[in-house]
Amino acid sequence: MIKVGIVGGTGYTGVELLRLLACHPHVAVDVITSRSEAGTYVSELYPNLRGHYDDLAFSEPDAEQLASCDAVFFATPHGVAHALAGELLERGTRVIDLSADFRLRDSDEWSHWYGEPHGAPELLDQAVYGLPEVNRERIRQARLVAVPGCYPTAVQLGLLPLLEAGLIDADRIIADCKSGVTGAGRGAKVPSLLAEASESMKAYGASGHRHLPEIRQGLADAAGRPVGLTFVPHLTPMIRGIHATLYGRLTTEPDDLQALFERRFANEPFVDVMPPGSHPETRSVKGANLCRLAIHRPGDGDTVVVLSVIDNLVKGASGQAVHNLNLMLGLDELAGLDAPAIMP
Ligand SMILES: NC(=O)C1=CN([C@@H]2O[C@H](COP(=O)(O)OP(=O)(O)OC[C@H]3O[C@@H](n4cnc5c(N)ncnc54)[C@H](OP(=O)(O)O)[C@@H]3O)[C@@H](O)[C@H]2O)C=CC1
Ligand SMILES: CC(=O)N[C@@H](CCC(=O)OP(=O)(O)O)C(=O)O
Repeated sequence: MIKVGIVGGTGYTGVELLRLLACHPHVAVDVITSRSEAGTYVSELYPNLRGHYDDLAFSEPDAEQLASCDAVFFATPHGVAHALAGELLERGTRVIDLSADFRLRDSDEWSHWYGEPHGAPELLDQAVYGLPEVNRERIRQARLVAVPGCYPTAVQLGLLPLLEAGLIDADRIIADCKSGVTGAGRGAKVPSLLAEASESMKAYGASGHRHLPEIRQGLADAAGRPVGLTFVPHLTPMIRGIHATLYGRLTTEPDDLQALFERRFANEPFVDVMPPGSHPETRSVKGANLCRLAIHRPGDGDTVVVLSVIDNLVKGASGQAVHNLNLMLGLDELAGLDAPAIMP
């Protein structure tokens, strides 16, 4: 069995890693950290995992113990992987970071958006952006993977075929996105309270959100030039899910947009291009490592509208992280990830 560690095991992405890895045929979780719950058994905190990890308890993060694992996931706020990844990599442990620490190639841009100096710029050269639909071969060789953010996953998958084919105006792209409250993590925060977040909806970060530079970086790679992007996230009263409505202006008459998307993702196990006219629902991907896409061209005009849905905790975080692990270790890509969504 492959031994893995999880730093930040009490958070929402940490427990989602535990849920997915419980059904992984080749992986055993050996170390799981939490500073606030050190000594607590996993099954005491998360009863859904009773019967799976009965002997596993949270422990304080300890580099020595983590370095004994084949791979370590960081399911922590930004800055934590900066501090620990270098030592683990030096000692031969692969690192899969779910935080934003290694997603931006430019350390100055990272400092600008995260408001502090980049903690490990010397590792950026070896970090691979873990979007398998773009970087599959590089991920197979990687020792350090930066798992994309939730909004960036939904937005990039919906726009890649159009930008790669040069079909839309790359200067005027709009991504109107909605997230469930688990996107904000498990820590207590007033905007996530039931009375604040339910029966209401609001935009936030409209003038600039941390995912903007990450999405721009990926879309620019696809377009082969810088892009102009308006990205507005919204908090919606659901627990899980991202719904991205993406708008592009066609600059040339395309042959068949539906066929373009179907071809682009034909060999991708975790992207589902739905039949023409579909409106994917976030609940249709709940719990599944899947992005469902639908392509529309209202009134046969010059605007293409792509609808993209993911579960922020699965394809937007922990599922994608496990997919990266499978690629890095040469395992079946679907291992641990073939469960369908939960409905209703
Ligand atoms: N929630 C989501 O939908 C998504 C989240 N992400 C990213 O994944 C990461 C984890 O997110 P999420 O699970 O929501 O976060 P949570 O706030 O729910 O959990 C954070 C975890 O990190 C631990 N932690 C916090 N500070 C430190 C520290 N300094 N050193 C070690 N451990 C620490 C916490 O445990 P303790 O304090 O007890 O040690 C806790 O287990 C974040 O970077 C987030 O941005 C990415 C995509 C989607
Ligand atoms: C609803 C909500 O608050 N969502 C979070 C998503 C951020 C996230 O989880 O992503 P990172 O990994 O890039 O930090 C936000 O908008 O900040």
